[in-house]
Amino acid sequence: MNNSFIIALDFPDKKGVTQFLQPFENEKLFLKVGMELYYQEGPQMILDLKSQGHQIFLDLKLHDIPNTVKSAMKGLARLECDLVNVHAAGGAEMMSAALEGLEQGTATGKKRPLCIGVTQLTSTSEEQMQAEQLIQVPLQESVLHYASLSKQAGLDGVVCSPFEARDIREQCGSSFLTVTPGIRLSTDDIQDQKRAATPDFAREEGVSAIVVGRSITRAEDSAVAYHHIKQLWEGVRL
Ligand SMILES: O=C(O)c1cc(=O)[nH]c(=O)n1[C@@H]1O[C@H](COP(=O)(O)O)[C@@H](O)[C@H]1O
Repeated sequence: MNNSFIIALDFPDKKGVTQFLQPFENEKLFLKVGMELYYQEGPQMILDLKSQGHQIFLDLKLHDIPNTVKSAMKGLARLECDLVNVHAAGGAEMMSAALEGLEQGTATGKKRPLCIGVTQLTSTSEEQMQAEQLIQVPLQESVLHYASLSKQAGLDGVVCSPFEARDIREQCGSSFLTVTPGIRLSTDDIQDQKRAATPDFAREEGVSAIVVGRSITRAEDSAVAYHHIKQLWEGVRL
């Protein structure tokens, strides 16, 4: 899972995904299916992508009472994704329940999907967090707190921005995953993201994986954009 490059397939339907994947015909990718696509196409979309040999991050950000999250995860485990997530704000009990559900739903001899906790969304700024969530500590501290809570609950890592990844690794250990969305080229518009960073900065901060959506999916030539960002992520001299 370390050094992964995850593409966010934020498309409204399977047709958009098929068109997007055409130039990548011979490549095995790590693809993220989120709410937009999953709510339209359902589990079959995951099975189709898996049958093409891709790795899957199913990003549904579960956040509900422990019993509901446990049952939902039990069902999702049957899809045999590589990675799933929950909101750490749901609490340690909910996160442990998510893991229990995943373990119960994983078929004998198969690997349980890795499970990570969303700390503070990368679209959240410190000002917004303090004003709207009434969390009065600095954002970095809130993210570190959620990372510790996720680790205590047994999760495999967190979703955070590259700005927090180094401190999280120091606090939670180098095997604890830091998966970082909000990745933009320095020339890109950051849109709704607040804690956006470049792929090179993410690499320097030692994050486990980057998640890139619009900088690839909305690029004039998605394959060119993907390979350019991948080179920056891998530290290839351009
Ligand atoms: O869990 C996520 O994947 C996620 C967490 C987070 O804090 N921020 C965040 O942007 N994401 C997801 O990462 C992707 C980022 O997409 P772009 O901003 O288009 O690169 C989207 O699919 C988001 O749903």
